[in-house]
Amino acid sequence: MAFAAKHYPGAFPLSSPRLLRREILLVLNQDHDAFSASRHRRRFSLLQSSPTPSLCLISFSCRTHGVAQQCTQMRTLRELCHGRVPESILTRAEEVGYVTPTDVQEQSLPILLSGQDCVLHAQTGSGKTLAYLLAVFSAIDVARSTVQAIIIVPTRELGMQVTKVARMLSAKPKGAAEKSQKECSIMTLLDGGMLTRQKSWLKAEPPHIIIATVESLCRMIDRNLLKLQSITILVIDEFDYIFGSTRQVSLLRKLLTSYSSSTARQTVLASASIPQHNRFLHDCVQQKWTKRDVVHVHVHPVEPMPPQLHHKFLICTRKERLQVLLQLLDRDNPKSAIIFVSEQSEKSKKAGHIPSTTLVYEFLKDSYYGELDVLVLEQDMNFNARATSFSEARHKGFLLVSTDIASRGFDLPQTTHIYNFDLPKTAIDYLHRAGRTGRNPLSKEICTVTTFITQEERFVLQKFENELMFQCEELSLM
Ligand SMILES: Nc1ncnc2c1ncn2[C@@H]1O[C@H](COP(=O)(O)OP(=O)(O)OP(=O)(O)O)[C@@H](O)[C@H]1O
Repeated sequence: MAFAAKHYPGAFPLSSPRLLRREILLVLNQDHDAFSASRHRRRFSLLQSSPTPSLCLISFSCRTHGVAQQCTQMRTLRELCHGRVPESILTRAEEVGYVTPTDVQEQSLPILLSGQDCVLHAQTGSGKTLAYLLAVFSAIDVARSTVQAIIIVPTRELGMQVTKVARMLSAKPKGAAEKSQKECSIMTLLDGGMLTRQKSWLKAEPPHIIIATVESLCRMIDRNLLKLQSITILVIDEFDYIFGSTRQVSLLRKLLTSYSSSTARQTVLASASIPQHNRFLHDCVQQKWTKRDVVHVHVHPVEPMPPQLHHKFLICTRKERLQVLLQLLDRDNPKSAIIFVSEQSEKSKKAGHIPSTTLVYEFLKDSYYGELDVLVLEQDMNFNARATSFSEARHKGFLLVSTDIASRGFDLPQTTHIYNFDLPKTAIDYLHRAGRTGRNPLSKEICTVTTFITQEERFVLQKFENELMFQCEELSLM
């Protein structure tokens, strides 16, 4: 029997007599690795010194509900979702390797599957996508031929990725009877496409789930091809990014306001970063974007970055950067890497300058003789070129030169190194760029984030370190 206490950070000072009142029971076994966050083990050192270390039964009390240390058995994903998520989806999840829940899945699934509104707030690469997709599949009735779930994403690439995971889960499990059950149908409505095929599809036989960027979705709603009344669950992934985008925020607000009039609705918001989250949650309730009992699942609040990331910086002049990058690639020998550069300013575009992405990409094409494919991704590339870069990166080892367009939600688990060729604008941008590596939530493999700065930029990076609570080690190239 493996038992573990669910821990809520900071809520559990065992030594504090002030907390004594309500009886709770804590059951532990010797397998202390069951505690995924090692920093909480200290709190349980008391238990380790117990005379019967293999199984300690401790009874004590707590005063507030805020210190609710629930004692629950460590459960598998199947057990967490049993009876709520269709059996075929759970079998598929196991087939693709999703057996043990990650922290965010363990904490959020009971809430999501009970139909409550939820704000999922957890580190990059922690498995938020699977958590909300399981909630979506639990809310769908495949027998009804109507759109029942919408997942909003900020970029086309993230839309393609979420669609891939959703389709992987909704595919027939191995050995299932050919005509066992009607399949869940999924449509993507992503910016840049013609959307002609989707229009006819929506009219002829509406899909069960739509994965969309805000603009494309609103276009369909404006043309009366889609109605929000039948929607039972709305998910907004990377919602803080959409709220921060001047192009998308007004459309999103309008959409949330009209969705709030639906009676049977569930709203799920997901991100690794929510600036001023208390204020944001208050606004959500005030504006009726979520119901009053919305739950904020905040995993690892004191450690916003995944612990398996090593952060380094290197001071060099702008002119030296390309050569330094080449030397680093040679030394680090990454399995795959993303090189983030700044987006070209409007002023620079008007002046006809070559964008940094092109400069770095062409330099690497000419000078890098390693085994990885050199790819490029930026906002201004056309639909097909972007799709090609994205799918090529999925299948081989790559060096992807990109602007921040690749910094949100991209899940390329083979990425072992991130290079910030240009310093990100904000700490949040740093967090999301860094989060493109170290994306196996159940692994402790170390991945590296290296930032190139000038001497004058050192204080900016230091500010990010303070804000995100990580330490950056200085590198020197001999
Ligand atoms: N239960 C699980 N077991 C094994 N792997 C998992 C599990 N859940 C998710 N993963 C894997 O973890 C990786 C990261 O998951 P996901 O993309 O959902 O992260 P995220 O929290 O949405 O990150 P971000 O905030 O960067 O978008 C993916 O490669 C996914 O396949």
